[in-house]
Amino acid sequence: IVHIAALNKDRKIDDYQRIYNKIAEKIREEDEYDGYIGYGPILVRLGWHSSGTYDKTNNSGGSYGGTYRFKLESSDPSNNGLQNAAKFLDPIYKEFNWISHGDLYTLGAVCAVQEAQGPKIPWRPGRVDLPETETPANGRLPDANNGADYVRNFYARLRMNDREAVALTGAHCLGRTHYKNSGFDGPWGAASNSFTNEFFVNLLNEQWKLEKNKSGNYQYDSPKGYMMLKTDYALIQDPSYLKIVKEFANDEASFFKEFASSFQKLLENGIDYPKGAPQYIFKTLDEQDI
Ligand code: HEM
Ligand SMILES: CCOC(=O)c1cnc2ccccc2c1N
Repeated sequence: IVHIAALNKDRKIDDYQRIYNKIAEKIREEDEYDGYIGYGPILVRLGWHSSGTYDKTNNSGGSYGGTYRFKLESSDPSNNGLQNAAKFLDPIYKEFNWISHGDLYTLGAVCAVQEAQGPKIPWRPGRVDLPETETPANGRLPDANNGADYVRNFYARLRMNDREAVALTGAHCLGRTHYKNSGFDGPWGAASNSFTNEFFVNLLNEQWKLEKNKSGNYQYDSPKGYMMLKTDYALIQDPSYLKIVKEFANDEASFFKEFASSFQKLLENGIDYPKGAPQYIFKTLDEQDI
């Protein structure tokens, strides 16, 4: 399967910055969502889940076709709760319906990371809506009840190495688990909407206890009310992952640098960009004095 980015001569950075600003202002405006966490974290998750269906073995899935918009994909149990992010983006798609769904979902995630004071994520337009027949089957997104070997294998399908895998999981500094979505719960009170290396600091500094929660899922809980999934905790159980966790816990800049490149790679997996395809780095609202 080949997905070539469509170059649209009529649309320049201002057009996309306008959409970025609409999303950013709406995140700022609707700040009460999910106990005042806001929409940032779930927009990041939508961009990640619409990209995480990618399979390098046949170059299928991924963000290109915007197939999350179809029932088969949005009703995948792994996508429970993401309807809130799609609903958030709906009015923005109606106003700017020249953009593809794949570009919108990934632009929303880039905007959410940057507006949470995270690193700048370079972004390239050109994804093209594919028909419903191209929707990947359920089951391509990861299952949290697993250890390091599973995590390494899963990320290999997305062409990600250990460093990229650890960096990407650092996005769990944002938001929280919701019992009704995934059968996990927490962190309590500690959920954040600021993009930092705190996830790695917590992993190393907290006392973790493996507990079976009321849904029968296992999760690691700390006395301070933090939680980790088994796939989070795997990052300190595996010697190669642990080394990288320590680096990112001690050097936020190095985490930011790796996250920016890994996240762009995740959002662009499966897409061929022609020579001369434009790449944009959007300004935050703060940088525009908005
Ligand atoms: C092995 C890989 C991963 C697993 C098993 C996993 C699993 C989960 C689970 C179970 C939740 C809770 C969902 C809910 O209950 O609402 C969650 C939330 C989240 N995940 Fe991951 N995740 C993984 C990788 C990633 C990656 C690569 C990113 C982004 C780069 C990411 C970003 C997020 C964010 C931002 C949230 C919070 C969403 C919210 O607050 O609504 N995750 N993840
Ligand atoms: C910085 C404090 O947040 C955490 O330690 C943490 C750990 N794992 C998670 C897994 C899924 C979603 C949110 C998560 C989360 N917020």
